Amino acid sequence: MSTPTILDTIIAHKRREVAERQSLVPAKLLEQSLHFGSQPLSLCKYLQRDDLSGIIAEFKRKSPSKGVINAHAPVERTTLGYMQAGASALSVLTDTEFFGGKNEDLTIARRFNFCPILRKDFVVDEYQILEAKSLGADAVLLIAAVLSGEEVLRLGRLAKSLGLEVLLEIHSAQELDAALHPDAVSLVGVNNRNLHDFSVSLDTSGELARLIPAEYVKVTESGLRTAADIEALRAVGYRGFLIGETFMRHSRPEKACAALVQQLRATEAVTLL
Ligand SMILES: O=P(O)(O)OC[C@@H](O)[C@@H](O)c1c[nH]c2ccccc12
Repeated sequence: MSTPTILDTIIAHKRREVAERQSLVPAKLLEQSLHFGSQPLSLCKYLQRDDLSGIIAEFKRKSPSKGVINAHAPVERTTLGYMQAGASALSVLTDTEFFGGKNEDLTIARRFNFCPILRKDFVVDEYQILEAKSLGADAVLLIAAVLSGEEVLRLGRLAKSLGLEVLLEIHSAQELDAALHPDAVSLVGVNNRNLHDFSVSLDTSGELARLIPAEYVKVTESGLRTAADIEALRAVGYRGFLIGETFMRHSRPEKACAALVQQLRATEAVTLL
């Protein structure tokens, strides 16, 4: 048998964690959350607004590839600062074991912000979709590398029935073919990071852009650092730019976000001349 990759380890752990949580807080209880009565915001719509940057700013304390990135930034100040800086939306990692996040980070971000929030986790079970809704998320991530086409359809339909938008994450043309269901998916995210070996290349987004049908909002994820990175990928059709480490590396991540938005505005001003 081949040695398990980090992704295999994360998924095995996630299945155990979900089973445990489910026995502690049954789905019926989640459904009593006030958020079940509220109308989510559309991530697609926010990313298509001309007055916003398209940046989805991520709150991420650590990762298996980078170790601890930022152990101290408070979720309130950081997420509110991201939005004040001109981000279009937020991504909050709720995985604890590998990314140092928690569900409470999302509920706090929800309380402080009036923008779409993506719940970033490794979804393997319907329970996690109900959980995302109960925490106040507007969108969920489904990762093609860990789900069959049939699972994407089933989980995506449930998300849609609750008003949540689905961002389908892919890393190859094969994953796109296997998992893209118009019934279940609204946005396609190309992860520039290979989740098996952690190598990062923005060319992945460059190459896959033309394969994604026009009706899906295109998002590019991971390894984005500069205004030039964003502008190059905007030019080939991307409308969402998911950025974590570039911001979280700073002691004040929201200031790094503001600096990038400034750079983008400056580049735009030059293009408009
Ligand atoms: O920190 P970066 O390189 O800007 O990447 C952000 C985001 O794309 C990354 O955190 C991510 C993309 N897909 C994921 C799936 C699970 C956990 C994390 C991720």
